[in-house]
Amino acid sequence: MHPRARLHSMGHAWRGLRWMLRTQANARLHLAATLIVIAAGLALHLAAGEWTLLALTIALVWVAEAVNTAIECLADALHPEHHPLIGRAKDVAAAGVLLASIGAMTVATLILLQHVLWGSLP
Ligand SMILES: Nc1ncnc2c1ncn2[C@@H]1O[C@H](COP(=O)(O)OP(=O)(O)OP(=O)(O)O)[C@@H](O)[C@H]1O
Repeated sequence: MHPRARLHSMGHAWRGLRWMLRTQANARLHLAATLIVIAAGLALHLAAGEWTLLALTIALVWVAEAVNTAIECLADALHPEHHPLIGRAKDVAAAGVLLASIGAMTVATLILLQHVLWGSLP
């Protein structure tokens, strides 16, 4: 629980995030989508509740991508050869990212569209 140890472990997480962004095209897509949604949200003056929903759904996508990438790394390290169960594990992990992305896109579209169509609601 020492603060320096906590900082150290945050450094590991930061290294993982940077590696993910460098090597995973999907992570760069998520970053672009995240920045676009944040810019649109700022331009449209979203309410606190709307930011909360967006933050949760965006975080869900990043968590799913991180877990997917970690599973791919582990699978490649433990079993580099072709194996149907490795393939299934990777497919299911990728499905998690897809589902989270569809959910986030739906929430973002609904929130942003209502502002574009009707302006800020009371
Ligand atoms: N060792 C393996 N055995 C069987 N199938 C595999 C194996 N490695 C990869 N696959 C198949 O190829 C797909 C892509 O795997 P890969 O490790 O290349 O991930 P990726 O292209 O980085 O995918 P993502 O876009 O989800 O990050 C997997 O979802 C799986 O169907």
